[in-house]
Amino acid sequence: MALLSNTTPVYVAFFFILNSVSITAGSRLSSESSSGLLSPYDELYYRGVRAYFREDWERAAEFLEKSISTRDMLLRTRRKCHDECLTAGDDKVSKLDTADGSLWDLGVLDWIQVRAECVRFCMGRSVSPAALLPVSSDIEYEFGTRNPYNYLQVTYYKLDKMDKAASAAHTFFVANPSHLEMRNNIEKYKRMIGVKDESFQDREREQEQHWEMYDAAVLAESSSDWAKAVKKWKECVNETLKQTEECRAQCVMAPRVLPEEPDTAQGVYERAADLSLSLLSCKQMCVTLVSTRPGRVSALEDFLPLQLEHLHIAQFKAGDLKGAVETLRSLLLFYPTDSDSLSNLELYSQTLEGDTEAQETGPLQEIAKYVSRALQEKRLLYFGMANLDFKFSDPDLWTPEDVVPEALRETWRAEKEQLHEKLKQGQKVEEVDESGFYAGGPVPVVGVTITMDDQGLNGTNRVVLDGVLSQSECDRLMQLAAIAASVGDGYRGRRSPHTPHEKFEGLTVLRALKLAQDGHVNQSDARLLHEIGETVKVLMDSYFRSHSSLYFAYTHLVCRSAIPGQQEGRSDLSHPVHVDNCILEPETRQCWREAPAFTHRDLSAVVYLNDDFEGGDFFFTDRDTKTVTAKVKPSCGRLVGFTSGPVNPHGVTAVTEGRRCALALWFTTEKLHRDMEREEAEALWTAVGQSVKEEKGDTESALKSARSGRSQGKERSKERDRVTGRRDEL
Ligand SMILES: O=C(O)CCC(=O)C(=O)O
Ligand SMILES: [Fe+2]
Repeated sequence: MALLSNTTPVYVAFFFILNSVSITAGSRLSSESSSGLLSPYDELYYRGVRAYFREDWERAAEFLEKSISTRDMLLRTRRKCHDECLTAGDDKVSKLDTADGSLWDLGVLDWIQVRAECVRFCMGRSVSPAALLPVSSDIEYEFGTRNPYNYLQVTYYKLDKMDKAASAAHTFFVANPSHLEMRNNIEKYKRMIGVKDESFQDREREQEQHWEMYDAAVLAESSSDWAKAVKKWKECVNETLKQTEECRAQCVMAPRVLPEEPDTAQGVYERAADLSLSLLSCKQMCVTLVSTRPGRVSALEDFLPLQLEHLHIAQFKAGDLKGAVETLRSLLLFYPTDSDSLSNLELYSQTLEGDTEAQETGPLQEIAKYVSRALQEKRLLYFGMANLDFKFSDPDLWTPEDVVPEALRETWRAEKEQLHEKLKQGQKVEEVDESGFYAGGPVPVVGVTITMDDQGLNGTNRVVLDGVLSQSECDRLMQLAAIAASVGDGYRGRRSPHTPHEKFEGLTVLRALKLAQDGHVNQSDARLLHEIGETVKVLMDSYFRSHSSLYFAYTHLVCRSAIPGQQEGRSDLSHPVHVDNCILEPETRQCWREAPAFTHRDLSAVVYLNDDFEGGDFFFTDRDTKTVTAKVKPSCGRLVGFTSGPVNPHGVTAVTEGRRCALALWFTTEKLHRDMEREEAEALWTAVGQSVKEEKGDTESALKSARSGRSQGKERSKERDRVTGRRDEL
C-alpha cells in the first residue's frame, strides 16, 4: 500500500524563510488582524497581487510588504513554539525506544498528539486560527522563488521609490540569476542618478549567510591562508547547523488537522507510519534545502561532513592538531567507521602523545546533538516502517545501516544508488555558471558573425564567431609567427609543454614589438597583433555581458607543429582537457581555484589563423573531462570564446601533420591582474610613435617615465582611443 506523505498535515517548510529582522512595533501592527493575532500571509499576498493588477500601487506595496513580514513572523513563532514543545511527548518516545514493537503505532500517535497540542496552544497565543492553516503549495512556491519581490520591484518603480525598487530587483535576481529582464532592470537602476550602491541589497540575505561563509572559506583555502580558513570553516559549520535547525523546527504537525480516529488496528498502524514519515521527510528536506543555493540547482551532497573535512585539513595545515582532533571526532559521528578519519586520529594521538581528549565545545557539541536527534528520528520511523511496503528517500548519505531494519535494507540501498545517480545527473544537466557573465550580447564589429551560441555548443557561456580576421591578416600573423619562431620562441625553453609529439612556439605582443624594433619583423605586423587584441576585447566585452570592466590578462600567438616521424600510434592530445582558471578534479567535478591555474582569468578567446594541418580540433567537454559536448574546427578568422571557469572544460586534439597557429587571449575583471607586459608594449609604442626621429636608445627612457610617472598616461590613452577608434570604423 502506498503512504502518501503529501496529503498529511505537516507544515512542510519547503522554502523556509527565517529573517532575524527585529520586529518593530510598526511592522507587528501591520501584520496583525483586528484581534491582534497574526493574519494569514497568503491572503495578504493575494490582496497585494490583486491591487497590483488594478495598478493601485500604494495598496500593492502595502499588502505585499505585509505578506512578507507576516510570513517571517509566522515562521519565527513556529520556531519559538517548536523549541517550547521540544520535550512534549518525550515520555511516549522513550517508551517507543524500548517497546518490543507491539505498541509502536499507538506510541507514535500519542507522541504526535501531545506535541501537536503543545504547539497549537503555543501558536494560538499569537496567530489567528485562519493563519494556522497550512498554505497551498503554490504560495510556498511563490515565496520560495521570491516572486513577491518581482511584484514589488515594479510596484516601487511605479511609486518612484527607486532605492526600494533596486533592492527588490536585487533580492529577486539572487534567486533567479538567469532572469534576463531583471538583470537589465538592475543595470538601469545602477545608471539612475540617486540610486545608492547600498540599495542593491538582498533582503533575504539572512538565510544565505552560510553560503557567504562557504565562499570566504574556499577563498582563504585557495590562497593557503590556513588560519583564516579555519576561522571561516568554523563559522560556516556553525551557520549551516543553525540554518538546518531553523528549517527543521518548521516541521511541526499542523495542529488543526490531527489524525482522525482509525478504526482498525492496521489503520492505526498506517496512520502512525504515515504521520511519522511526513514529519521525517520534512526534516530530511532541510538537508537538501540548506545545501542548495537560491537560483542554483546542484545541491552539495553530504554538506556538513564535507565542511568538516575541509575544516580538519585547514586545522592540520595551520598546526592546530587539537582542533583537528575535535573536528575528526565530529566527522566520525557521521561516519563512525571511516578508515581515513580513524587513521588520522590515530596519527594525531601519537603526535599529541595521547593528549587527544577533545574539549567537546563549539561545533562538536552541537553536531553531536544534531546527529543524535536525527538518528533517533530515523530509528523511530524505520522501526515502524519495517513491516510496510513503501518508498522513501533519505538524503543523508551517512545514515548507518544498523538504523535500518533488516527487511528494509535492500530498498534503502537501491534508494541511495538512485540518489547518487540523481545528484550526478542534476549536476550534468543544469550547469550554472557563477562567473557573472551572460552570453548573448551584440557583436558590434562589421563583418563578424555568430556561428554557434550556447545552444549550438551545448553549454553555457560559449560562442564561435567568424570573420574576426581577413585572409591577409591571417597570412601576416602566420608570417610573424614563423619569423619569431626562427629567432627563438616565447615558451621559455619549454618547447613541448603539453605533448612531446609537437613543437610549441609562442609570441607575445611585447616580444613582437621588440623584434620589430630590432628590424626582424615589420612594424605594421607587430602592430596588427596588438590591434587584433583590441577588437577581440570589444567583441568579448559586448557578447559576454557583465557588470564588471574587462582588462587584458594575457595574450600570445601560439603555433603547434607536428614533429614528423613522431606521430605513429599517438593517442594523446595536443592540449589535454583543462579549465583555464582552476584545476578540475573530474571525479568530484570540483574545480580548485589554485596555482598553477591562472585563477584571475575570467574570459578566454582563441582566434585561429589557418586550417592547413591535420587534427588540432578544439573541443568542449562536460565536467567529467570525457564527454565531448562540442567541437570547433579552426579556420582563419574564427574565434572561440568562453568563460574561463568550470563550466567550460576544453582541450585540443593532436596535431598530427603541419602547423596550427592561433592567437589566445585571456581577460580579467581584476584591474590588479591586468597584463603589465601589454602596457609596457603600449608605452613603448607611444614612445616610438612620438619620436620617429629620436635615437633608438631614447625609447628606453621614455618607457621608464611611462612606468613611473603620469606624464605618459594621457598619450597612452590617446593612442588607445585611436586604436579602438580605427577598429570601430571597420
Ligand atoms: O588553441 C586552442 O584551441 C586552445 C588553447 C587553450 O585551451 C589554452 O591555451 O588554454
Ligand atoms: Fe585553455
